[in-house]
Amino acid sequence: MANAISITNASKTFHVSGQAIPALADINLDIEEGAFVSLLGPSGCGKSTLLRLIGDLLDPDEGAVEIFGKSAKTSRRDRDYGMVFQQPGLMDWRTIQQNVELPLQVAGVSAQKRASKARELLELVRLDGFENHRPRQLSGGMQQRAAIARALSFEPKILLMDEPLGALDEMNREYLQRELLRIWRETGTTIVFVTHSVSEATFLSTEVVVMSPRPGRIATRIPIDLPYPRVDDTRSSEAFHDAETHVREALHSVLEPTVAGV
Ligand SMILES: Nc1ncnc2c1ncn2[C@@H]1O[C@H](COP(=O)(O)OP(=O)(O)OP(=O)(O)O)[C@@H](O)[C@H]1O
Repeated sequence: MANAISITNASKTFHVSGQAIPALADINLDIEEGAFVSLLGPSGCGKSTLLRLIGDLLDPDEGAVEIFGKSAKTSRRDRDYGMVFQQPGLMDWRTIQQNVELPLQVAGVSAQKRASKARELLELVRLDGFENHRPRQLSGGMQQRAAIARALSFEPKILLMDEPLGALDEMNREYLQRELLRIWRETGTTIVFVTHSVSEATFLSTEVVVMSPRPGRIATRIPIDLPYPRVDDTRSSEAFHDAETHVREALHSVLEPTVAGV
């Protein structure tokens, strides 16, 4: 498989009121096309910063980010990315369909084409029938599904997701995890997913990248060799439990003693 994402020796330091905050150091990471990679690590270890470097929302101070052999800037121009954040960020004065159509509208796609694409995407995320609802009339999980549909409007090669399920209750979260796996398999997109949850990272990912803090570095990479499709029964299997324990131990080894409570 070709590399979708290739990061070489990337570093990023923020400067706030004369103080340097080294957010990322020496990041080397290749992600294969079609992978589902989770970034996991303690708060402040640079997960979101790394996601933003990949998505060209930030420039690295040093090093390079390549997306399918192109610079991140070119990839952004080519609309290779879709992005989903913890808050769905829908506009309440637009219907769900109009929200999903927005990126296409801004890009000048004709009304007919964008309506047809939005309907196809709403079907993909199982929100058909809710086209004319306003965001506030939908549950948090449904709003997030609309945000995922919007992120897929240009059929992005790479979906960057920053704790997209973090604000949902447990039941909704597990449902959307399964839905996200289905959408990933149906679209073939490469996903980079930031989470704080060991169980979520293990359930979803082909690989979990565990990061350590101050400055953020890649501590270890753990392939998750559980077969897909992963279903609810997967969570109660011994193989899942073993994989989850492996990830949890890797995470604990990068936590500082005070945080880990040891
Ligand atoms: N725009 C910014 N300006 C200054 N410092 C920043 C900025 N963005 C991030 N940082 C700092 O960089 C470090 C990494 O932050 P980042 O948000 O990437 O971590 P994270 O692992 O995603 O954290 P969390 O899990 O809490 O969301 C932190 O020390 C943070 O305070």
